[in-house]
Amino acid sequence: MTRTVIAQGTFDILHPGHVHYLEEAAAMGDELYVIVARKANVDHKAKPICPATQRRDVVDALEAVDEAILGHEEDIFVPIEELDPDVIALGHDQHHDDEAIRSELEARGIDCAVRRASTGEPSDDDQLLSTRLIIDRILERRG
Ligand SMILES: Cc1cc2nc3c(=O)[nH]c(=O)nc-3n(C[C@H](O)[C@H](O)[C@H](O)COP(=O)(O)O)c2cc1C
Ligand SMILES: Nc1ncnc2c1ncn2[C@@H]1O[C@H](COP(=O)(O)OP(=O)(O)OP(=O)(O)O)[C@@H](O)[C@H]1O
Repeated sequence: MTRTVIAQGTFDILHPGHVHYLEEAAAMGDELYVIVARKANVDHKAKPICPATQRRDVVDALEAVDEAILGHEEDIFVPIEELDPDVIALGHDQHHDDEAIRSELEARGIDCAVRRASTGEPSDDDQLLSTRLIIDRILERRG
């Protein structure tokens, strides 16, 4: 049986931390689907610069990813219900509470494991493994 994994995030300006996360998520099963967050749902940090379709298309082009899809605008559990995954891989710093997600899955009758991916560390001092750090560096050097 094919084991389906879901990863999710904003993916505004891609960097090796994203690749680390998505490769680790892909290794948790056989097929990796990635839900790309809508701007309206990115409310815990600055809104993304790039449009959602662009963010989806670039994530979709990554080798580890079978398919990237746009997230739902209002209810983040709708794509989960449709994809019916075996595993949800949360990113190392995602603000979502693991237990809150587990109980919502249970309430909706979705039988799915919730796992937390590890942190991708820079391979040298110059690497910027965060979209915010890349934007800060651009503003510092070109602003
Ligand atoms: C299980 C799960 C499902 C999600 N589904 C959606 C979705 O359908 N639509 C959406 O806009 N965002 C979705 N998200 C993304 C959250 O909105 C998201 O964590 C946040 O906006 C992006 O922040 P981050 O890149 O810092 O994780 C989902 C997140 C989780 C954990
Ligand atoms: N260095 C990293 N190591 C492992 N996972 C990462 C790393 N950076 C981002 N991710 C994961 O990638 C997913 C999408 O991340 P997101 O688009 O929020 O990027 P970000 O670089 O963390 O953004 P920002 O710096 O603006 O908060 C999240 O699940 C996040 O945990």
